[in-house]
Amino acid sequence: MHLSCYKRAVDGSQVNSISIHRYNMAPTTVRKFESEEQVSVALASYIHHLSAKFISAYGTFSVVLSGGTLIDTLRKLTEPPYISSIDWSKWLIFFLDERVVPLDHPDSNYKLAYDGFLSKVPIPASNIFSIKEKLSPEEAADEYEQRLKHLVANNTLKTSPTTGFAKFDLMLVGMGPEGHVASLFCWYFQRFEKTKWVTFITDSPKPPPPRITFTLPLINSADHIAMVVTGEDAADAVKVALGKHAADYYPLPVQKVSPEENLTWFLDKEAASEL
Ligand SMILES: O=C(O)[C@H](O)[C@@H](O)[C@H](O)[C@H](O)COP(=O)(O)O
Repeated sequence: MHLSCYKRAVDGSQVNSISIHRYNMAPTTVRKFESEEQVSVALASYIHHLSAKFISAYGTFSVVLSGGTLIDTLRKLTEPPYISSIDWSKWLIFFLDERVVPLDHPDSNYKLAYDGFLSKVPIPASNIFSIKEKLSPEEAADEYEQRLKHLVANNTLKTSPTTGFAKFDLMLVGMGPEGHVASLFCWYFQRFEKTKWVTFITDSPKPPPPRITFTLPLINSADHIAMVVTGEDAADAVKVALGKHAADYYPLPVQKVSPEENLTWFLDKEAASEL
């Protein structure tokens, strides 16, 4: 399979700059499982542990959801023992990226998350931060960023002392087969954004085209990130991101994911098949 971000380094200077791109602040743990079912089981246990830890330390647990297959992989959380042992009332839910469509539209990540996860757990509706409807992509991104800044100002969300961006407790991040994360794609400028917390795209190569997305500095200010990647379509990009020759290539967006504390990859056998 051809990955659009592939670009062989041709001289020493490119190799140096690529190795800087790949510099990773966070300790990275790679967990491989025999099946997607086992990923789902392990992910539920991991999230349960973090939920208890953050709620005990701070009183809340801020969680950022991706769209895609991740939502189905969260299914074990909606079952015993987790459904009754997690303090759902303390969870705060955010969206890593969102399609700019009505919230009841089949393309909406909110609808996907609501139908597959949020409707099955008792998180208060006021703790679920979906995008505002009827705004342009630019307006929706600005509005979401302002809402996050307000939540930081009133101490609902923490701030990273290193970056000044909001510091979410846990981001659950999926990856596309060509290495995109959130709505940050290989050759699209949004992946290089340094200042904004939330930006927009009107020509996403993955449909639908209009979206808003967290930026890499906001993503990387998170405490914990779980990269949840399953299925054989992802195997080539996983190899580029985690394989021993990763530095030979121009970095995929996923290679720029580096949270402040902890990065854990959850892979099934198919996604890990090229490692
Ligand atoms: O809006 C979206 O489409 C998602 O948020 C996107 O970033 C998704 O997480 C990846 O494309 C992985 O999707 P899959 O898990 O379906 O491969």
